[in-house]
Amino acid sequence: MTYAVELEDISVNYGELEALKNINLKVEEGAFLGIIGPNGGGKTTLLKVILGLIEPQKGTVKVLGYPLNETIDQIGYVPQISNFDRNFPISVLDVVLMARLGGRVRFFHQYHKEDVKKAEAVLDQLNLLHLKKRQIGKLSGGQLQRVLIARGLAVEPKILLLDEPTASVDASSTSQIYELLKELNKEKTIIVVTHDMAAVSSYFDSLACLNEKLYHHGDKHLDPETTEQVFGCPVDLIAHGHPHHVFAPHGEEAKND
Ligand SMILES: Nc1ncnc2c1ncn2[C@@H]1O[C@H](COP(=O)(O)OP(=O)(O)OP(=O)(O)O)[C@@H](O)[C@H]1O
Repeated sequence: MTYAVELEDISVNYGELEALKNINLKVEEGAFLGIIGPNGGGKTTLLKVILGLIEPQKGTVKVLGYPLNETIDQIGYVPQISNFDRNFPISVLDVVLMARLGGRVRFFHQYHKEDVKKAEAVLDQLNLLHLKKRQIGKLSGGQLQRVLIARGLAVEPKILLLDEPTASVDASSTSQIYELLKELNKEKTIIVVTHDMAAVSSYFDSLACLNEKLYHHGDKHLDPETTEQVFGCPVDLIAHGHPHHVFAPHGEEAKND
């Protein structure tokens, strides 16, 4: 069988810190996989390994059965939005078009008509074409997230990786985004880092639990023992979101709802 992504014995260190340890993971083509784990558990690092942005100290990565350097263009990436300058003067269309440069960012680059056509087609597919001239800082959180998904799709990938795509959007945008991913999953393998356990149980077909090591890969319904191993806290806590963001460390009173 050819796997969309095949990680064999991957370890990643940042100096003294061991971020990933002996990870073996085979993701079937067509999967809709959620990756969960506590903050700092190595989820983003894992995505970056799959993308070739981080070279692991140990192990091999195959994408669609080939070494990563031969198939990297088959992967679309939707990064986590954390801080960005909302005044940066760039339009929605330009954000999507930049993906077509394949990492060769050049200022004052003239895009081919083909690139513009493709970027507009993807925006249209996601009902965003009417926003193409809008400066990205003037989008709502949900619109911005969908523009980033359009950007990931502009390279026409077979595999789409998303890092917490619903972290900064409201409930209605969250379901809109997951409905969109479900639709895209008819043709693509989708791998999502998320803290959203409700979405995992409604939309995903499999789950991976990561906390430096891979504790689980398979059924999306986790048993309490595995949850406790991965998060160090019971399952009902993580069902509400980030365990150690939302809840106080164990033994203390919860500070937030
Ligand atoms: N470039 C880096 N240099 C040094 N340490 C790093 C670097 N990137 C990540 N780390 C550390 O590696 C560990 C794993 O980080 P990573 O971002 O992969 O976790 P994560 O599971 O995605 O976390 P979160 O849920 O908070 O986004 C963390 O302890 C983090 O501080």
